[in-house]
Amino acid sequence: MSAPQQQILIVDDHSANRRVLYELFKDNYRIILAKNGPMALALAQKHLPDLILLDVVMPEVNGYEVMSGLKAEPATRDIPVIFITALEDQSYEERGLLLGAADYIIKPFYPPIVRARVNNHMQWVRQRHLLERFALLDPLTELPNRRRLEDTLKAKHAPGSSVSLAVLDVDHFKQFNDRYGHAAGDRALQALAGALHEVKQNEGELMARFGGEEFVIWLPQCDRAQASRRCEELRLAVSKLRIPHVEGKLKISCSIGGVSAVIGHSGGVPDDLFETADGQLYLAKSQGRDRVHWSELSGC
Ligand SMILES: Nc1nc2c(ncn2[C@@H]2O[C@H](COP(=O)(O)OP(=O)(O)OP(=O)(O)O)[C@@H](O)[C@H]2O)c(=O)[nH]1
Repeated sequence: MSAPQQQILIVDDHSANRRVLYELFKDNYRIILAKNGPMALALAQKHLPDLILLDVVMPEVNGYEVMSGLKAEPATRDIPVIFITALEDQSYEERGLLLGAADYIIKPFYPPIVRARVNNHMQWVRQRHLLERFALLDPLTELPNRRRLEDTLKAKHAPGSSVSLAVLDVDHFKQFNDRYGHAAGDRALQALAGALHEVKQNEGELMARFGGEEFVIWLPQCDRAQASRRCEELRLAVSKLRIPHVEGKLKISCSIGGVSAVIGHSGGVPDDLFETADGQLYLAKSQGRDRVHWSELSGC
């Protein structure tokens, strides 16, 4: 699968300047054009470009103000910005760099140098995105990892909306490992992750490997009935893999403990969500495994 095309947002109040930069980069990048500061901020939020080429002198909202606006928003804070301006005094350049600009190019510029500088920045951006992706992925199963889950749970939700969280744990996995070896255990975990992944996900849902043979499913906008039904589907998907287990236990199965809650005024996820789901997992295990057990938190 090829990587998605990188995007550059070009911001300049003069159409002739926008056109020159557009012509310079249109063959290698997807280009978004903005003719003033407010438009630049809106388009940056909407498209999250990989790089912004930003003019400084613009009516109403100037480039430095756009830069401050970008830095104030978590989603756009880390997008590299290159100022391209006719302001050649070093104090302007210093100001731009102190604001956090990745580079400062003075007009009139020599196009091949601008192209080379932009290409270098885009290369760094590509590498950074790659590292970020791997930092949030579990290497064995290629599912999102615990850190990614924790980042997701920090997000705010609409007060009054239903959310659910479930902990899924493979049954008697120690025996499986002891019988077939750790490498076979790894392959079983990969197959299980693949099966979970294939069950159609709803928007915003996240399935993460929490650690060891434990997975966590985050189900925003999902009440108890919807979430427990969904987890029943996941349990069945694991069962249908029909991975032989040790004698007496026909195939690999999993137990799931879940909890649903209604988001309170703060918009935050209740602190005891995990603990409650874990308690339900314990019940699912103690009542025979290969089942889903659910609870509801009230008054959060
Ligand atoms: N192959 C493999 N095994 C793992 C991995 N992570 C954890 N395990 C094993 O998973 C097993 C978990 O064992 P326990 O916590 O005793 O649980 P269990 O045997 O599944 O029993 P119940 O949870 O009570 O059904 C241990 O043997 C771990 O070594 C992994 O990445 N690969």
